[in-house]
Amino acid sequence: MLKYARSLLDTVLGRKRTLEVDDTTENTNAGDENKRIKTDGGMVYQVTISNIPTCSNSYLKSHFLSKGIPRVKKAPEWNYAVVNFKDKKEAQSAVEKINGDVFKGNLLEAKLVEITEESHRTRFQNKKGKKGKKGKADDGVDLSHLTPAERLARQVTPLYYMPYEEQLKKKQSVGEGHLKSFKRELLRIKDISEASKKQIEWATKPETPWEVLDIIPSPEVEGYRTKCEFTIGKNLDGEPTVGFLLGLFRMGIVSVLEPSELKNIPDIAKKIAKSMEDYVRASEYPVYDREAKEGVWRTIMTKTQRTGDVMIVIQIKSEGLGIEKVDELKKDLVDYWTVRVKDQGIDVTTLLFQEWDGVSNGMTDRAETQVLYGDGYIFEELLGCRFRLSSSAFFQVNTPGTELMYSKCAEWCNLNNGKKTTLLDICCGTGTIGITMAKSVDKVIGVEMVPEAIVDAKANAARNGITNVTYYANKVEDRLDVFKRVGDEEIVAVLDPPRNGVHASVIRAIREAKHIDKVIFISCDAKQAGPNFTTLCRPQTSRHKGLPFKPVRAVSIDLFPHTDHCELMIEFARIKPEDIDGDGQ
Ligand SMILES: C[S@@+](CC[C@H](N)C(=O)[O-])C[C@H]1O[C@@H](n2cnc3c(N)ncnc32)[C@H](O)[C@@H]1O
Repeated sequence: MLKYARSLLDTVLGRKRTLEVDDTTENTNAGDENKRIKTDGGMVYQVTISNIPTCSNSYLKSHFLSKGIPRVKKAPEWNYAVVNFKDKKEAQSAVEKINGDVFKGNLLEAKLVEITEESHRTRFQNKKGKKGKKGKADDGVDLSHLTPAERLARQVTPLYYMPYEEQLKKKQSVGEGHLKSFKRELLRIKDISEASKKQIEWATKPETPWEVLDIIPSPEVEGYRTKCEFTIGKNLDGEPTVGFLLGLFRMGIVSVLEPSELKNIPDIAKKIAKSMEDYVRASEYPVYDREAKEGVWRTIMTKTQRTGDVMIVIQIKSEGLGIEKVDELKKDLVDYWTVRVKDQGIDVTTLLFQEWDGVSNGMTDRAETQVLYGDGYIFEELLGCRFRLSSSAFFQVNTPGTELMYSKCAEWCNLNNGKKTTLLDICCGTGTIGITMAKSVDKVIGVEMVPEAIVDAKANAARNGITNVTYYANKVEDRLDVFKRVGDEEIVAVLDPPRNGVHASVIRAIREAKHIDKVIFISCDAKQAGPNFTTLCRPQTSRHKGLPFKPVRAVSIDLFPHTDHCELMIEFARIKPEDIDGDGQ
């Protein structure tokens, strides 16, 4: 396992030993490369061609064939191609032909890697065994030929190699796929009476009953992420490094690579990570070792908003240091971040500190966050409103993209219709959705389980002159009374829950609230939230009271360019008794 981890890191870090070679060393004497090659028999000479532009495979193949290079392989998602040779001279000659060749305006580059035949075979067999597809890695992509920076990028931003237009097409079709599979799920529900079946008749029709709008692209495609959590660890050379963990911790990979090449990380956050790295390298304290569970420096989180505000939260393991040393260290951190890094263009608004001796990695809500400098919060502007953000409160990481999402949500809520309306902002975080729409409704009710976020939400409402809001710092499943109507107002529910949605009791309460006819569900993982959609739309039973809803329109909003993630917003409307011939109730 350790050897595998080492080999993966070697590949990531561009060392000479390749993953393929190392795969075969699992049970051999590491370092005895000659012996291994003899044992393995023949060699494969693999040429990797990088800088390949987007084009059809047949066009690509015929280009290389015309140069006398057959068998060029390229998966659609790769921005490189590979070709294997049995003969080293042939491979070298291919490298010469390719280097400097211009293909569709791109200057090609070729590299030769020597692999033992057995390791090559084993690698392909392993992958076949795992996924059933010859030559494909876990996610269908062969990673072994990527440069270190590409490898980390592949892990953190798996779509980085695709032109943005293609990423959008992919996400559009993923969103549509989620809706279709949700429809199939509904039809799989068993033991539905004939009368109840009419309530999901729309799902039995081949055509989709909902309108799918074109995906809303992110206005900023690079450096959009306002919140970053960097791991402090060591790279393979044992140097303290601030960045992202390579590969999987559970596979024994505990080394860290700098985020310098990642497209989604803003320059200011990269600068902060680098400054932290300089600080840690000069520090008398060691970085935290995730395996041994010892050391001091653990994590640094940054929030860098478009207002220019910068929050830094530094997490250490303080066990055994003693109060005096920790106090000294805190003072030095304040001096470093507020005085010594100023000339690097880092202007810290607030600095926070967390002491965490537990085993879980990353910032935690199980330890106090101390304010070392500033007020402990920062500000962001969104649709003309100003929001205060504390360290633990959720705030969307792509501000301009979020503005587009909320504007579309407000449009779908259709609040300026002259009716008396209450807007339910369920899972409201710092109150952004409700506050940006508050002027169009009589009342906003926000429910959020993180108390600090509710403190922010109340302060945010006051700061923006909003007085028609009521906030509850509760789990929404413990506050089902918010779905009850007090007068004759119309109630629109906007749900923006975490990945796996809300507790089913929340959805059942919405169904039971007969006066709620419209639900806008914003999901950052529509697959995981699928059971919520099914509970909302399935036919009535004694447990699922009230007429069901059906999806009427949907749109994907790309808040996370270069990653697999995307928001999907769905409007659900209550089906009407006349839609089911007046029965089924
Ligand atoms: C995706 S965020 C959305 C926050 C907010 N609507 C926004 O856009 O900034 C989901 C929020 O749901 C909150 N949350 C998670 N589970 C909850 C629950 N059971 N009840 C209430 N809030 C919850 C989280 O703390 C988080 O603030």
